[in-house]
Amino acid sequence: MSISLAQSRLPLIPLPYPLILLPSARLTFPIPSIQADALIRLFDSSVANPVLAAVPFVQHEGTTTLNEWGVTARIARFVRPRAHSDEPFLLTLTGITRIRLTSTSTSTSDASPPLSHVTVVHPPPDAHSPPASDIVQEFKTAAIRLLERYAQDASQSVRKRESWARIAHVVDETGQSKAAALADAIVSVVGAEHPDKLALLSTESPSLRLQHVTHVLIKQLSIAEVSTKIATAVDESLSKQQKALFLRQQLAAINAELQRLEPGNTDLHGTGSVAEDEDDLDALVRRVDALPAGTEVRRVASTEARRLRRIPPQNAEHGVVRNYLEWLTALPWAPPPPGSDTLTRSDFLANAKSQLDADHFGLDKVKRRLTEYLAVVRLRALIAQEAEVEQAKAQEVALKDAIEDQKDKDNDKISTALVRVGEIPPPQMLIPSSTSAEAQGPRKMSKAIKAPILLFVGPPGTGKTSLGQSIARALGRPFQRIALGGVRDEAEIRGHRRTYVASGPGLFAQALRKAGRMDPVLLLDEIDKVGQSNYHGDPSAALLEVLDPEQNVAFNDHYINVPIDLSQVLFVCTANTLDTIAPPLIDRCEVIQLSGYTHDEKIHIARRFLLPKQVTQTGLSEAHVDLTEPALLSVVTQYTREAGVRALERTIGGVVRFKAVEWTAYVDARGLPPSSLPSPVSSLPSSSIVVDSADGLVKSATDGDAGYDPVVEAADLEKILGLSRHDYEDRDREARCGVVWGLVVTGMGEGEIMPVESIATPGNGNLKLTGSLGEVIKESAELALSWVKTHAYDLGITNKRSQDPLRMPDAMIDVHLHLPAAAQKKDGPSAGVAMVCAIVSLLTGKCVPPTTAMTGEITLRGRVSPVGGIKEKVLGAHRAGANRVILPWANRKDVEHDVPKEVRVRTQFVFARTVREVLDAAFGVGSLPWHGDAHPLVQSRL
Ligand SMILES: Nc1ncnc2c1ncn2[C@@H]1O[C@H](COP(=O)(O)OP(=O)(O)OP(=O)(O)O)[C@@H](O)[C@H]1O
Repeated sequence: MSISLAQSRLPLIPLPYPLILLPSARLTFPIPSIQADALIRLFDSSVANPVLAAVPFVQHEGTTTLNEWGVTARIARFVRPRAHSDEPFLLTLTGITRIRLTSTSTSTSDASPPLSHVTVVHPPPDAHSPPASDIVQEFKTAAIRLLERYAQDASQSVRKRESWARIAHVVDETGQSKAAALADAIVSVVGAEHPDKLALLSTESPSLRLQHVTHVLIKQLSIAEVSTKIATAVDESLSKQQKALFLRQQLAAINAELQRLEPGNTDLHGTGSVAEDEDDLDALVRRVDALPAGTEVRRVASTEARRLRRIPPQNAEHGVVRNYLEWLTALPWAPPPPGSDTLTRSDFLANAKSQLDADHFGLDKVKRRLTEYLAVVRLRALIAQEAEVEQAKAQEVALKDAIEDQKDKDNDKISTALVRVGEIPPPQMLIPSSTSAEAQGPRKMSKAIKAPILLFVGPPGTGKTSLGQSIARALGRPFQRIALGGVRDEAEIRGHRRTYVASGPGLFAQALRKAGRMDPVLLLDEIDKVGQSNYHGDPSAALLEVLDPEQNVAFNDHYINVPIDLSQVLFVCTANTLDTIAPPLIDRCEVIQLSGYTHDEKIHIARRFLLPKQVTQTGLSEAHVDLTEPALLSVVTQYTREAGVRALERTIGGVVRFKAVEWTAYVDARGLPPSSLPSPVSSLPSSSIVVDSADGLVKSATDGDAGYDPVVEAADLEKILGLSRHDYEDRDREARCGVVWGLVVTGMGEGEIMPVESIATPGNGNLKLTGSLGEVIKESAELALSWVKTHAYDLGITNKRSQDPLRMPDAMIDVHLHLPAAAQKKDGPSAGVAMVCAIVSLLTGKCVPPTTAMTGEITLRGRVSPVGGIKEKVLGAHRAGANRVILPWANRKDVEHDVPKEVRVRTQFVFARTVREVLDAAFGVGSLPWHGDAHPLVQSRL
């Protein structure tokens, strides 16, 4: 049967490469303006919408030609660009039927605008029989699966999801006869590749077309599934900052997919460092294998190591897991070997005492308490050791019994033979599990000493940290310091969870790693400066957990995520004050107070410890620097006035460096080796070498005759250190009316003298208070004024009992009380007596000597109540040169017990029970008039 093929000549619209229009499909593409003009002319001259021949271009071996097959098409839309814009015309065509270009047309490689015409052949629609139902069904199944997958993947866009679902529904409803036409339309929307579309365009047979489309749909489906896999491999919760991480994860997911397709290709990442990584990984795995067997850390580390092997090195997760494993394997999980510290040695206590003596001068009470503490620690360790021996014995007996039982049950020979061939475990492995668990117990117990936690409280530089170091040395354990000052984030203590970017373990895990042992001495420095509960968590609550012996056996660091046993750690805390430490934290500690040093103690510390230390650090020997006793005293009293010895050490360092400069100039001038000792013969006055104390540089070295004098006299200090810092303060402390010296303890735990200043200003009889005062101290001031007003007549301030001393007929005044160093917050009742004296001094015109300092709370009845911090305050007064101190009567015992004898003998203490006694002591007995007791009407009944 011959088929007559219809031919026609149609205007040609060549489709830019790689566009292809299929029948029943739509395509929008830009066209040049010259072609657009021709189309418009064609449109205008036609009665109906003209039919065009839309033919794609194909590329073959570098040349572009018109394809043999195309479609007839009608214009669906034509969009003109906006005026004066560079945008092109947009043409939308709807494909109708397949056409084939005749041989003469096909040869037309130049299908350039404006509008050429081609002769096309129209294949008849019934040229082929309709497709078989199973082919149609296969097509429909593939199409619906793909469309449903698209609908699923478009979960974020409801509109898209609905349109995919609608198309799937249309496919489902389409009958057998229209399936081939539908296939053309579907292929255009599922994004089939260019060769597939081209092949489809030239396939006339509906069955073949359907089969081809089914194949294309299945291919698209697997691409969609792979894309989804890649997409899900990427953590969707990643933030913007993690862009790099996101891209690496995508890359890794793609690599993983490629690896699956090409299993042999190992260097898909193109890094070339695979071998190196493998080596590191092996080392890490070896460290994992070295972890104590049967422990949780071993189990976790092994799991993570296996996981690490599966994660490609380019994946960010690889680095995270590796870092985690590095930490896990770096922590000292194994219990310290027996005898690794000196605790159980018979000479431990004697050695510890001599260690403390060797490192610190004075601090007798502190050392005594520390020795008691170490004795307790040792005793507990010995008891635990004894228990360990007992348990070991019991274990041995249990083991023997178990072996005997075993022997009774089995034939000895057979059982031994079986053991030899490995068919049954050796007898000791048959011991009931409870016994084997006990076997691990005593070892742990012996180490879990649960010593009390020491808390050293005192001003800076009083030796808190160095006492901690001495304890570690005495115990033969490593020492680590954890600075807690300013820790606001709980995560700094507990670590960050691993999900957190740049996460890491907390301070305790870090310290254990550095210590390299599970039983170090950990010094928790500045525990009083730990932040309280805030939006970063509660660091002090986390500290509580660390320090609680009941909980720290299994301390949970969020990063490590395996319980860490901190029970073997010896904790020593330091603080400047107890005021800011949470009471539960204080409860867990044994508080040891260090109040500061006397002048004598400082001189001894300087001579025995600080000067030798500074001299060695400078590279000189002790023969090169000789600070005389008066010079040291001057440094202690005139250049440093602190409770501790830190500034003293710095100042001595300054003196030693000055001498080092002199010595260098001396040896340079004489060509001597710097290590040579200064000879007394060659010693000449050091003034012959001029050194500028401002910058410490030698301004003019003298000639070779210049000598070097190692002796530093008190008179040399001004040249070396400049003017005394406290000169001005001393001059300022002359007797003035209205000014009295009180005693305070600063926030750093240091005792100081502090002036209470008062002046009278014209006013209305009010009290004005300044100096960052808290509520309690304000009340004290009001109390003081009330007392003075009540006793104004007795003190001769007013002439009548009923008269207000601030509202005299000839002078209405306000009293202004000020406590300098206004930036510092002040509170507490202990300035009561000083305030009374200041007001009395102001109103009577009598002065209190500046060498008298006082502290004490007053009551409305005029009693003086005891206050705290006596030792610190008295030491503060001693440092400031106040040789007379007025204290509450009830504080006598504090002076007796706490104040060093050296200070006691140099200070005159006046213990007062009443305000009147305070006034007598401050102004001198009889210097203030006293007209009898207060008026009965204003006498308090309290
Ligand atoms: N009694 C002492 N004998 C010898 N040296 C001492 C004594 N007290 C303190 N020192 C020395 O003073 C210096 C400062 O001491 P340390 O660092 O222990 O002070 P601290 O109380 O911990 O201060 P902070 O509260 O500022 O941490 C150290 O060099 C220390 O050796």
